Amino acid sequence: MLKKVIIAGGGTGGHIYPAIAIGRGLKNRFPDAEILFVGTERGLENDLVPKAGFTLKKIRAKGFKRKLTLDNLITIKEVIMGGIESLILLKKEKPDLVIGTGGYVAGPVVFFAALFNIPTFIHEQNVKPGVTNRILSRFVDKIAVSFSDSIKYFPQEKVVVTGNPIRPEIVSADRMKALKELDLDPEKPVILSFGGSQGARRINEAMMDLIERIGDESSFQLFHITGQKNYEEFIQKLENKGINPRTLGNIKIRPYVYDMHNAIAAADLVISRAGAITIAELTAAGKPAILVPLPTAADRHQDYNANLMKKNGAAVVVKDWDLSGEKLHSIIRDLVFDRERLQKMSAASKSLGKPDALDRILDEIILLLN
Ligand SMILES: CC(=O)N[C@H]1[C@@H](OP(=O)(O)OP(=O)(O)OC[C@H]2O[C@@H](n3ccc(=O)[nH]c3=O)[C@H](O)[C@@H]2O)O[C@H](CO)[C@@H](O)[C@@H]1O
Repeated sequence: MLKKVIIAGGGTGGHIYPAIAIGRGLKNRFPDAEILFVGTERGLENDLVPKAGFTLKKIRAKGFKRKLTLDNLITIKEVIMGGIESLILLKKEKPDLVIGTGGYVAGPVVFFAALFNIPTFIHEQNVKPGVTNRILSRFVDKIAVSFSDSIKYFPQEKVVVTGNPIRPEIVSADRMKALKELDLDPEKPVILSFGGSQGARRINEAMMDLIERIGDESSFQLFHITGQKNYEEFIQKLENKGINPRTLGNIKIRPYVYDMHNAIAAADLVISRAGAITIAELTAAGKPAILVPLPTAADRHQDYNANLMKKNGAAVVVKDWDLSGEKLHSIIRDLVFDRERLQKMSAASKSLGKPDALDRILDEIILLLN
């Protein structure tokens, strides 16, 4: 019955991973359906969508600066071009469902689909909705949100609370298998650190400082992801400090990890930003965390995510300005060998998880189509 679906969303992993999860879920339920993704030339979708086995169509899209700048004139042109490209795409592909997961690129595709009376569905990952979804909410048929606190931002009659969809492997991954695949020692605690889908300069600096402090002698293992763009610089800086990253036994450094389910499954403790999908994954897997919310995230929504974890006993929160290798070292020392406390934090984390979010979203989509 479902022949063709367009899923538009992009920019950062926070919009793309949910799109891929929904795409895979739809493919499982409707094996004959064709699923097309729409993104831009620049976003992380160019890497992630083809890797997930889906076709990516590209259109132009750009966001307006909040201030009056010359750049906004270029944006007007891009928005018009993106609109035309969306129209052409919808006319050509004739989808019977269009889904938006946020990011500027979702704007024109979902808007014109709604105008053409194609069933439309959007998903919001954060408590405070992004600008694209806020505008689209007036035109679409159904809105899935991840937190009940988001309902108030949208037309009530269209909203359902589903949670953030995550890759099913995040829940099903096996710890021992993961340790083996990542070449980690099962006898020593593992600390996974990363800064969201693009890496975080502040977390990298603190990890560099931590590595300098503890050297390779540590009684725990570090698995640090720098972000693709920061990797070379990170390695270079380590070398400048006389540390050879290739000979480190307890410390592994990676630019990006595609099998994040293994990295999360292997971890006893996670250090990260507090992006919505990261939180959804950590809670689905029941992982304790040290969270450093990104202070510049729109409406400070990462503070909200991090505080929710802290309030429930699942995480320790460190302010971005207060982050240092020394600070991390002292929290890690307190936590990582305190099995009882870690277990309590894990249970708290797990209790916040919504591992069935994807199924709920798929059920809502089917209801909409019927
Ligand atoms: C800077 C910025 O705009 N951040 C926003 C962005 O975060 P960002 O794009 O970082 O997204 P999230 O933290 O929500 O999710 C990161 C995703 O990347 C994955 N991952 C990360 C590193 C890696 O090596 N491999 C890998 O697969 C994680 O497993 C996770 O699935 O979107 C989120 C959801 O809209 C928002 O809450 C964040 O505030």
